Amino acid sequence: MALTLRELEIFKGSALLLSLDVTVDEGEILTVMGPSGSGKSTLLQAIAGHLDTPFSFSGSISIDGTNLASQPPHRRGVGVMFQDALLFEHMTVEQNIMFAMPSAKYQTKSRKREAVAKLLHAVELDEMQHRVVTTLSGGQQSRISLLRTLAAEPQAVLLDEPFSKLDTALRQHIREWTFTQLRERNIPALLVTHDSADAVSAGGQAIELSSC
Ligand SMILES: Nc1ncnc2c1ncn2[C@@H]1O[C@H](COP(=O)(O)OP(=O)(O)OP(=O)(O)O)[C@@H](O)[C@H]1O
Repeated sequence: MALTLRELEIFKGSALLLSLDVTVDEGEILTVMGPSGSGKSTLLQAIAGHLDTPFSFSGSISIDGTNLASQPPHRRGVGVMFQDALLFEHMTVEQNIMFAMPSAKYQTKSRKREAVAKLLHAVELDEMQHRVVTTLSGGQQSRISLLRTLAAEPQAVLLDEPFSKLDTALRQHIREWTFTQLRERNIPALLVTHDSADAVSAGGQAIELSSC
């Protein structure tokens, strides 16, 4: 799986906001930096299929050669993680992750439950399964949020400053953990951040957008 942005130009009205031509290989984490207003979030919205007026784009966005432009957001296979974990607070960890799993693949609740148990076991978070998410720490919520994103079996993942609310020590730990999960699954990812240490840790290409 590779995510390719070919001659991508994003416009705000008639003004060019940014242009990019890059391929993010499988397991690569490409870092996108740049000043406030340079279009980082807009770029992620274009890839996820949420670009709205006054924005438009030309060029192509594809995963393994399949152009995403004609696909609605839920068919693109693109997972997104934000600053906030955005878990469903009234649900347990298990319910949160089950919610994201493709029903066509698992078909029954018990199969989904087994898959959640395996997923949590693989990352040594078994004891979290039945916890209500509001009882989890910030770092634990971040990890469950990533697992929920991965449970949907995305072909690419977009990370919109997902570590920015964590304190420094925890941030490093969660960052390494997140990148490892993505690399192990060979998922191409885009990371928007203001922290150059994130770019170093991501270890992929880095792009600096300029203010317009
Ligand atoms: N709905 C909108 N309508 C009009 N202009 C918008 C809208 N959303 C964003 N913008 C503008 O588009 C430009 C790009 O915004 P964007 O949020 O992508 O920047 P960013 O690089 O992610 O900024 P930050 O680092 O502050 O999050 C900015 O000038 C912003 O003010």
